Amino acid sequence: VWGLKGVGSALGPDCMKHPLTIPGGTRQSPINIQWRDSVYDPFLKPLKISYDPATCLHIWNNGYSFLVEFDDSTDRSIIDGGPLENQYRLKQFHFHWGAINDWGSEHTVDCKFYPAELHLVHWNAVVYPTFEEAVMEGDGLAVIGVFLKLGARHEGLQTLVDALPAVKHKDTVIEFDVFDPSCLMPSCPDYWTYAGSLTTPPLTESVTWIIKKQPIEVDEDQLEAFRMLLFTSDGEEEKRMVDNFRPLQPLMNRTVRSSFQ
Ligand SMILES: COc1ccc(/C(C)=C/C(=O)O)cc1
Ligand SMILES: [Zn+2]
Repeated sequence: VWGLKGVGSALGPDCMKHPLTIPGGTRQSPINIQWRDSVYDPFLKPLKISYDPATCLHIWNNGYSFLVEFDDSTDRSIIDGGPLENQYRLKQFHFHWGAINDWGSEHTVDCKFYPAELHLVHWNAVVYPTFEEAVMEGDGLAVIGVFLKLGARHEGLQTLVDALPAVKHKDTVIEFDVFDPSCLMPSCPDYWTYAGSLTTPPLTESVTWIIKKQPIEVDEDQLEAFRMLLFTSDGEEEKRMVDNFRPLQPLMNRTVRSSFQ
């Protein structure tokens, strides 16, 4: 079990709720981002994103979420700048969401949950030979987090939503060979950044998190399309894929920096 099912409630300033922590973990994710405690860092650069839509490969239901995976054999889809010392290659993106709109995100802002959160996972191919090795290193991964809020229909997301019925069950995959994840980025460049971890096994402390301040809007039908996916394989008793977010983890000795004042 990679995390007790989160419960959508904010408890006091750190809205912690019996977090599942790994022994000896000092930089676990997700965390609550207390806006007033984040520290503006004028030396943070703008994040540079350049994705080649043709590197998109397929959508895969892995039994935790659905992953949109990319060809990461070259530097065609990369991010650079921001808090990063190297460029990082896009490997996959996925989402976390709730059974209802009151919760679903992994990170919270001032203890507020969003109904869903997008994670774009990148790895440091400048320093490490493989993704699997980068996963084990403190500067191995960079994950961009984007909050989803209920609002207008997101036209760019719809092409992905339309493909989800084909990956309803765990361990199903569908070819998905042109998609530009840049369409899922909010227009505002502002972000928070902190040193953290993966939020599903192996939970390694290898992630530089870049959390966008501005959410993107999606509509109820699009969130419902996520909720009709299943944790379970075809033929098993159906369990809806919802609440696939890890509980908040202690901040411990970390500072969250902001790229904005
Ligand atoms: C080597 O196996 C891995 C499994 C999962 C992950 C990720 C990217 C987990 C997460 O998104 O929290 C990485 C490697
Ligand atoms: Zn994630």
